[in-house]
Amino acid sequence: MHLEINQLQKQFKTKRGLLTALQDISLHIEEGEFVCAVGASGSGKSTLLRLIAGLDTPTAGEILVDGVRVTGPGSDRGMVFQSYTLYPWMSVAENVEFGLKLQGVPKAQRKQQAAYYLEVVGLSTFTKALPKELSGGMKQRVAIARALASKPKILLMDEPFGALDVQTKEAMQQFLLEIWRSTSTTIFMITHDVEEAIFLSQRIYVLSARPGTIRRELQIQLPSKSNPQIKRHSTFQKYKDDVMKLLYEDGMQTNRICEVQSSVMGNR
Ligand SMILES: Nc1ncnc2c1ncn2[C@@H]1O[C@H](COP(=O)(O)OP(=O)(O)OP(=O)(O)O)[C@@H](O)[C@H]1O
Repeated sequence: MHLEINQLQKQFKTKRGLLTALQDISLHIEEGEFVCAVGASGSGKSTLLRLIAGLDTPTAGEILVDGVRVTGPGSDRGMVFQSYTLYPWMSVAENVEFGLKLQGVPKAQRKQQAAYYLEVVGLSTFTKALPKELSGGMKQRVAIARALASKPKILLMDEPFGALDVQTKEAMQQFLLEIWRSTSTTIFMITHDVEEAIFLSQRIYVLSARPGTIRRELQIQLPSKSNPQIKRHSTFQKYKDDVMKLLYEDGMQTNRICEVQSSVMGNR
């Protein structure tokens, strides 16, 4: 798997004119990598992920998965969203099987694959449960099992733990690292949580405020991620300071531009 994005731009038509959400985004993700993109609210993170998923089309540039241009959604890209997207009337197993059913996978194989991935995410005893019977973290584990069951080339995650409390979030981060290691899945996650990005990924793309551009690419090298205490390690803190500084400087710049714009408007 090789994901390549070249000079991507996305503009939206709004009542106030064209809004440039993403500008000149070029990045790559290699087989088996865990990469995160961090950015402030409105920097275009969700837009970027939706474009890769093929849920929206770029205004310029291209997205290639193994050299093939993305023109729409496909089972080679699995998605996990922040909000719980399970079908409430279907059991946990049926939810996991659903994508496979759409792909035309025969029933027996569907059941087998769903059972396997529900075991991977530690929910074997909940196969018959309905989503309403699950906690938020469990629901996200089902969503991850569902995405993995289709055996995507890359798993795209849009702030998957954003709605969880701190403790559940930490447990889910640990859990996701285990899944990533055991399944060798390639993961691209977007988040505004800098600690989460440093803890999970091998590389981070820092996005600038709107229009979102790649401000910096950082390689993350930490002694061990098995222990959540790593977040207190001086190297971890140094990465965090570097990313926060980039985001902060960017915020300052945006504020300054807004101040200049409003004073120009005021002088009219
Ligand atoms: N369908 C749309 N029509 C018009 N503008 C849009 C649309 N989708 C996103 N935008 C705008 O594009 C910009 C980027 O939005 P996006 O949701 O990608 O940012 P984000 O970084 O994911 O933000 P957050 O962290 O708050 O979720 C924002 O200014 C948003 O208002």
